[in-house]
Amino acid sequence: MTLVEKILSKKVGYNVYEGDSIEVEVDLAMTHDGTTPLAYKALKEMSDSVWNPDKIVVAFDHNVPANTVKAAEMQKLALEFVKRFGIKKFHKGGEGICHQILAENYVFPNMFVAGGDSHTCTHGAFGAFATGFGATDMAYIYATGETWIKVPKTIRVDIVGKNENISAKDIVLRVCKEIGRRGATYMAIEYGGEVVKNMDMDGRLTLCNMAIEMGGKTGVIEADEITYNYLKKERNLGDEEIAKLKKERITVNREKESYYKEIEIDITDMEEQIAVPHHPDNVKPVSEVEGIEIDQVFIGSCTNGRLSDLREAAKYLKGREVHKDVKLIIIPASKKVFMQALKEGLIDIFVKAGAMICPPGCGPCLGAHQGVLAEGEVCLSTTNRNFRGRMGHINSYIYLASPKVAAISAIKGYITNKLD
Ligand SMILES: CC(C)[C@H](C(=O)O)[C@@H](O)C(=O)O
Ligand code: SF4
Repeated sequence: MTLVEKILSKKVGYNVYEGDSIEVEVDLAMTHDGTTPLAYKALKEMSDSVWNPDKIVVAFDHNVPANTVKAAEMQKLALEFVKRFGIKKFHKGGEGICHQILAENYVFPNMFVAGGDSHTCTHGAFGAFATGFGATDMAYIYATGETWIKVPKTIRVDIVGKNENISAKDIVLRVCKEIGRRGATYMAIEYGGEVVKNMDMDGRLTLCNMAIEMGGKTGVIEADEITYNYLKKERNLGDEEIAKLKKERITVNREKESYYKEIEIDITDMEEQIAVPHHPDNVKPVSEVEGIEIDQVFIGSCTNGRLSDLREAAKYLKGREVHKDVKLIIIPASKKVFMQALKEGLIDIFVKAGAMICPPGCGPCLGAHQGVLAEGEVCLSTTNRNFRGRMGHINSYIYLASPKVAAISAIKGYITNKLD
């Protein structure tokens, strides 16, 4: 059985296999300032209550602080939902991107996580089953605590080799190229191999985050010592709680499982990767696009706004200046990341270098505010989507890359992975 088959079997209490339609109880449900109002409106049609206010997370991240009257009205309505049903896991604007908040506080291995956002797949990094739902489905979940799902097929991706220059973002872009934007439609992408085994949680979250860019239902990685150590450190879990999680641990037997497809990627001789306009699977080694002039660089988002990403960017920006023609926007993915970055002096490095720091949230990722692109402008971004017009004008251009390539390019004024 594949990892998702095992997780879902454990959830329902009997063995389930790809293609089975199952009803499941949701362990954790989430909507943000964009989707809470829609779910709330739909919920009102079906119920006067929510199934369990303690299992619901509402985070304001997409449009914070509100930049239009419409955004403000939506947040007002979402707040009404929060107050009416006594949602305590409420995170107001500035606390962070919903997915980062979930990762820092609420997701555990083996959970079934339902989010009103397509990048909910991120949380498969904990060995959970996590996927995005539309607002009406979220309303049904809020009303009943249940949903149904068809058990997805699995593509197994093993990452092997050794290469200090390569980050999780380069790897996932390379996987996008391999699988293609429709290649994993309604499937799970199960990551493993020696590189993933040694990867920290920040990197694993980046890998799983982009499963949806291949049409995937979710990305997933088995929970291991790295997962448990993260939970110990970030969530202050005690030995007893960790022991309990370990007892429930679900593992994959790589040799025995049968997958829909198996892919192995050796990173040893791989270059940094970059997705060129206008699709995330339109991926090339950086040398093939080197020299393209850029107007803006964005370092942040649920893909690459974590502490390790900011540390990586700071390595290159320290003591240097952002190119005079480039706007560099940096947004920590959460308040926790922001405060740690302040403590470590990273924010100091960024501001000195000439970057603009915006409050934790999605920022310019989806083109709503804080760095909208003009006609013809080129942006190099650490986000997950480079669809035409996503960050502004329909004739603007988005390239996706790692924090390292983003930072170096911001200094040079053109796309490159080389400082000198
Ligand atoms: C606005 C929201 C529903 C959307 C999503 O679901 O992914 C956004 O987060 C995005 O990244 O495009
Ligand atoms: S950071 Fe971007 S991709 Fe992530 S949830 Fe926000 S808008 Fe969506």
